[in-house]
Amino acid sequence: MLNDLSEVTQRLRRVCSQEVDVSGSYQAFLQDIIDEGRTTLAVSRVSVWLFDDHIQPRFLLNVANTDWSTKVEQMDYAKLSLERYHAYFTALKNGESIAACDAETDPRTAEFSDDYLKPYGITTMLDTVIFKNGVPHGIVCCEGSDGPRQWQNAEVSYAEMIADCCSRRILVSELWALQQQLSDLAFQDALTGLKNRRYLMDYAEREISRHMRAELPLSMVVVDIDHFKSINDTYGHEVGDIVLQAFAGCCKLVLRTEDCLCRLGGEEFVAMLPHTNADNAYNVAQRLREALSQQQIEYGSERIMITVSCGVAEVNLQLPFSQSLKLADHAVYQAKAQGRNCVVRS
Ligand SMILES: Nc1nc2c(ncn2[C@@H]2O[C@H](COP(=O)(O)OP(=O)(O)OP(=O)(O)O)[C@@H](O)[C@H]2O)c(=O)[nH]1
Repeated sequence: MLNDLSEVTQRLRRVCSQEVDVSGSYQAFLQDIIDEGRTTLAVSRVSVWLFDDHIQPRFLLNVANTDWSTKVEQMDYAKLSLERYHAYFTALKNGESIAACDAETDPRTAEFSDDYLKPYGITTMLDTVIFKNGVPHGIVCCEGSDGPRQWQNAEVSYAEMIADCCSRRILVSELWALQQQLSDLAFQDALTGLKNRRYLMDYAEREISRHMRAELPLSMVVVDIDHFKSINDTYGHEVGDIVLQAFAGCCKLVLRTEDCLCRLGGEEFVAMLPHTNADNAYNVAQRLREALSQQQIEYGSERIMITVSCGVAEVNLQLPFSQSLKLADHAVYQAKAQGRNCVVRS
């Protein structure tokens, strides 16, 4: 029995204050914390469970467990249902820690007797609530199997601290996911779902140095839809938008997954082609042009056809990207001057 937990609580507080690798799974972090908790509290198992919904919870899902030797797939998570364990859920929703000295007789845990306590030989439980925004969000469940146990205040406080570390880690994960979403949006064109000009500039800088190091060619194709204004004028802006989306879908089918298609603005796009020289980029541009000219875009009873003009340039890895972009843009201008629906190399 542990009365003085000051050393381990301090270690836990320090762990909790560390910057975490938020790109990794939060479960690896939880797993480390509960492994330490199992040793410190000398219990047989510690597990973390989260509510499926914090407003109207129906289930608790087991997301970390000291019994797991490898990561368990989400679909295999064990579940506890509110319907079956009503007294336990009610106690949890109050936010109080459940220090059930004798789990068989404690009214909050006795309902586990036949399904869980007896088959697994569990005699005592210490459950502490994980809060999120002040509302119960889950539970850290410590289980012992050496008979009833009088839980000490220090042990309850320590288990509560484990739950607080889990809260913090879960919040950090959610913030990180939100930040990812925001940065994805900042680099995305809302209409077509393609990357935008801002992304292109970042991408080009990265790829130029990567290609320079690897001594590999990098090329680009600027694609501009011909007479797009007349599509808007004839069918309306809404149909123009549908055409832009269909254009993006068709290009994705022609390009390789490692190619990067961005919308520069309006009806002008650029495809960045890694590890590709100007000859090959020219062939890609011809394939794109041909595929786009054969595509029928359906809108009600209308069948809309488009053509594109393309400018190809191999990116000069020694110069700022804007210079190569200018050359490809100029090639598009020449393609337009030559009658459109064609490809010009810079
Ligand atoms: N529907 C729609 N139209 C757009 C969007 N962005 C730009 N446009 C329109 O695209 C048209 C581009 O017209 P222009 O620059 O004259 O080019 P064009 O008609 O394609 O002529 P060429 O490029 O010379 O073949 C303009 O009418 C813009 O209003 C958009 O997001 N949706």
